[in-house]
Amino acid sequence: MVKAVAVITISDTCFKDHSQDTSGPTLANLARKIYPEANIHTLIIPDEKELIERELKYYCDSNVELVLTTGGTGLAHRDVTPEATKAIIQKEVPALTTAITLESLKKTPMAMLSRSVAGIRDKTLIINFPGSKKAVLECFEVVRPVLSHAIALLQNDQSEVRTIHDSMQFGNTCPHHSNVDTTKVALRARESPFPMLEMSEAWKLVDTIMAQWPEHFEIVSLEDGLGRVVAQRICAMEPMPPFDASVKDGYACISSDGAGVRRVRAALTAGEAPTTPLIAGECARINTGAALPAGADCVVQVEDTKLVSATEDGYTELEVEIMVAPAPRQDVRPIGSDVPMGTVLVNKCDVLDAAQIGMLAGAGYQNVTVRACPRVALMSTGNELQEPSETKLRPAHIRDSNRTMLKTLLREHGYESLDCGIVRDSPELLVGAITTAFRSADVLVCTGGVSMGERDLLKPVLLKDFNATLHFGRVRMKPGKPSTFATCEFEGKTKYIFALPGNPVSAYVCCLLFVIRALRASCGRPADWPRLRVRLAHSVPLDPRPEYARATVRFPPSDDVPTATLLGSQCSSRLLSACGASVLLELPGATDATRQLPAGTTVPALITGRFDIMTS
Ligand SMILES: Nc1nc2c(c(=O)[nH]1)N[C@H]1C(S)=C(S)[C@@H](COP(=O)(O)OP(=O)(O)OC[C@H]3O[C@@H](n4cnc5c(N)ncnc54)[C@H](O)[C@@H]3O)O[C@H]1N2
Ligand code: MOO
Ligand SMILES: [Mg+2]
Repeated sequence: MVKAVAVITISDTCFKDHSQDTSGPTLANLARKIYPEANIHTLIIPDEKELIERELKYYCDSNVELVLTTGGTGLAHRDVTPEATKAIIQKEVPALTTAITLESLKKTPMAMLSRSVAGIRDKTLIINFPGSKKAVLECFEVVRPVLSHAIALLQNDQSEVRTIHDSMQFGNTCPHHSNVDTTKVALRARESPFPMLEMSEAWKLVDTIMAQWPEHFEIVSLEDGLGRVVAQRICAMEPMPPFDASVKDGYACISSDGAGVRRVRAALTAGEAPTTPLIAGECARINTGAALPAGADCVVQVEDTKLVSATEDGYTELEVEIMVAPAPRQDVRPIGSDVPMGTVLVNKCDVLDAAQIGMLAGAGYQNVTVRACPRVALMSTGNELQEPSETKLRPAHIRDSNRTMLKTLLREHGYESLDCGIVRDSPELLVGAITTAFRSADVLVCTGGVSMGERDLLKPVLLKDFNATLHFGRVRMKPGKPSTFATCEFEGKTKYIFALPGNPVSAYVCCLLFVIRALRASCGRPADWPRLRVRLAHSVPLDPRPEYARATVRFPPSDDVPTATLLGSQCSSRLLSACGASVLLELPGATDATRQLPAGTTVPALITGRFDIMTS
């Protein structure tokens, strides 16, 4: 964290009349915006080399992390800022000023006349800026993306360096300009400006807006088709079985020959094509699944036969006795008897299961056209978050569990997601990261930063920087009250944003109730979760807000209605309350008359979890 920044205006004119200084206050404001917690020292001095050197040294020795100067960089006789800077720095950082010059040259050839220097003294970074407000605004924009990283490297702030490296890994390299002002904390709203919607209203909005997601299709290999929604009817182009096949291991016979002794003409194992037809008095040894020879119309299982004669070596059967007279078509699967040609294998809108995929594979299909799902990006926000892989927690930090949990929750329900990493609670970093996410995804799911804290920046950033429409920003539900759903236009496409609360259980429940519901609808699946009526195993206190309580379900033999047991404390931060949950109980909000539901009450439950973990 940057604690102090010095902004020094170097100008004879401004020194004489401080009201002339516009570039100094501009630079100070820019610094305050990116480092709102830092002390910003400002100073105006004349163009005196020794004085400049002394002040630069003073701030560096006072452990100010960043010194920004404005003025005295040109060709005038008195312009000595670069010389003074060079005299006190130990290392120059020429690429910083080269980048500024290159960018400035796009706007004015006068940039050729700036001699700005950037360099390091001990742990302080010093950058010279020209002496005009416009130049300061333009030049600062050039260096802004690298400032924090440069300072973190100088301060040997490993955690910050790692954060920046981590965010680079997710493509979030650059902070972007934000219109959100975080400086005036005292003026922040003390009431949420967002109306509190009922759950039914929130669902209606999600359903209506997601219905605008256009139908897209994609071709996937059969193995990737599991759970996908079929785009069009697929019929069998060939009969199954493709030949008259034996159902038993035994002998293919001619039924009109009746019972009695047969000459064993041939042996037919599965996969072997019969060559010559059977004639009266003959049979062919046959395996389950093998093709019947022409002439044969039935199979007699080996258990209903006796050996009559064989070669001496025992290698070859010569004659067998058919003990029971066979019926025509006995133990034969006629051609097309399982699936006649033209049978519908899957219908449009079917959600593919393993058996259907097997049917399609058996019918010779390798790919299937399915409804395309929106691409989903996942992002965690919060200054307190560390990557789960980090073994040592820094003071006041926690590991990010939401990203891993949501990624797997989405996957459990058939949706893949792109990982956009952890983003710090800074408007500029959020704008940068959201921009990156929008470039590769249609739906952004982020957690944290949606409530009432001065660092809860998601809503203002979406509104002010992405011109988003916030369809809702508060819902009467527990957990998940500050759940936010927004859309915006980005590079000609609509983006859908689910900004979920940071509390892990809130993120879990709201992902199920809003995000997965929306994804189901946009891929052509029924949006609503299936409901079950369950009986409470114990009494349950009611919250003023309708609550989605996590519970397990048992099927007692003595009751037609399954029994639900809550998974301990339902606190929004306690993810243990969702571990192994099969259902979300829809508990009503408390009223004066009803503050708890007694054991035995039946309530609706949304089946959001797995049945195989429900015990009987
Ligand atoms: N003054 C008010 N404060 C709060 C209100 C309110 O109405 N007025 N609402 C509360 C409710 S309800 C919720 S839910 C939370 C939502 O908070 P945010 O969405 O702003 O999230 P954060 O403040 O960033 O974090 C909340 C909590 O969750 C932890 N967290 C965040 N991200 C993660 C993660 N990726 N993995 C694990 N844990 C995470 C974070 O450390 C906080 O403890 O606001 C209440 N406040
Ligand atoms: O609504 Mo918050 O999600 O209770 O904790
Ligand atoms: Mg918060």
